[in-house]
Amino acid sequence: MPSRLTEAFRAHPVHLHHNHLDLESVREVPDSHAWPPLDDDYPAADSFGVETVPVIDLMDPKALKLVGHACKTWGVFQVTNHGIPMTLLRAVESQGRRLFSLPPHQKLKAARSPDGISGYGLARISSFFSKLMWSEGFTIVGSPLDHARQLWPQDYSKFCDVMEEYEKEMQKLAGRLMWLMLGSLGITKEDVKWADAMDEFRGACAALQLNSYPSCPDPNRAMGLAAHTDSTLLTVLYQNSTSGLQVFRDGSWTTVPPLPGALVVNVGDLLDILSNGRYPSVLHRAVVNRTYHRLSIAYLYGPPMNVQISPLSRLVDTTNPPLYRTVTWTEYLGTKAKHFNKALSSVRLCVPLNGFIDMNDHNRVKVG
Ligand SMILES: C=C1C[C@]23C[C@@]1(O)CC[C@H]2[C@@]12CCC[C@@](C)(C(=O)O1)[C@H]2[C@@H]3C(=O)O
Ligand SMILES: O=C(O)CCC(=O)C(=O)O
Ligand SMILES: [Fe+2]
Repeated sequence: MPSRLTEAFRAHPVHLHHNHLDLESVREVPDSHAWPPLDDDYPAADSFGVETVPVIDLMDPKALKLVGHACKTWGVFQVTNHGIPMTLLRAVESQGRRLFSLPPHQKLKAARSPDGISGYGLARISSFFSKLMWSEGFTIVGSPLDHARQLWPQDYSKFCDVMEEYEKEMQKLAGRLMWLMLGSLGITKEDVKWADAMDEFRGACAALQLNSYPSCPDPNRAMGLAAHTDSTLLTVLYQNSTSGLQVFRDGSWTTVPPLPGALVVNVGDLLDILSNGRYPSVLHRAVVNRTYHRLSIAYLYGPPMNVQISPLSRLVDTTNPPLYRTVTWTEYLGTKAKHFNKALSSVRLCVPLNGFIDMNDHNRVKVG
């Protein structure tokens, strides 16, 4: 039901000036893009002896347990043996490069409208910051045909074929990952009433987000994509061989290193809600570098738009009261568009009784 996903932002238009500075050609970071130095920020945890983001082989008989542990302790993990052919990953990357290397005026022919969801433009979250990010994006919901035709009037079919094939493969993988994540909480298909309605998650809604991060003359003063959580159940991210993705954990930022052929899986806000806070969504950001152009492709996976998402009843009892109120994905995307990183706490009902530190208190983190 992709058409419904496109409704999500109607009530919350974002007026961004797509007045694109060609980031590829600038020699120094202009004031419009100059953020406070990153190294004044939280310390980076990337040093010897520090734990690294889990890598899970999906063919491992212990995968269910490993996924559960990763979701609880990190909110992010990488998967190998996931069944997505390397040729398809390379083809998506190459079509992404083809798109972002078009001249700015050509890309702007496919610009996302202020109340729309698909198309080319600055990160939607840019409106919450006084400085611009060192990136550009292209969002696909359903078929990319209309926008692809605007970009390449004579030669759009290869782009469409590759993106549609990738969406199909991602949908299968995301459904599989969803059951691993829920299964690791002891949840069965009978516990999720809407699973049937969406044909065991195959009827889910999703968006494909292509992100481009040009190399930057002063990476310490630029931000690729500011710290955020995804509004999804889960996100599957392909990053090319250039690192840049960082996750916030235990007071510092940890890099998720690119592994050839591996995919990164993030816990999103809706899974946080569904799991009643057992699997907290992960705060993450993308940083840039001086030498290489980085590309990432995120598959943002959520439930059908009209389904009511609330903490699963099997995970709620007197000692674990529901932490969140019921929301639909459309409603939650609207809340995110309005409150950004405070969206999750705005649907929160109470603080945990067990006294655990709230991993989702993103207000503790400087975001701009
Ligand atoms: C379904 C969606 C989730 C998303 C907004 C979108 O409409 C498509 C882009 C997604 C993205 C990617 C970058 C970070 C983010 C917060 C944003 O501004 O656009 C997410 C949105 C989200 O998860 O809320
Ligand atoms: O580029 C990345 O590594 C992060 C992208 C991301 O967080 C997103 O698209 O939601
Ligand atoms: Fe994200």
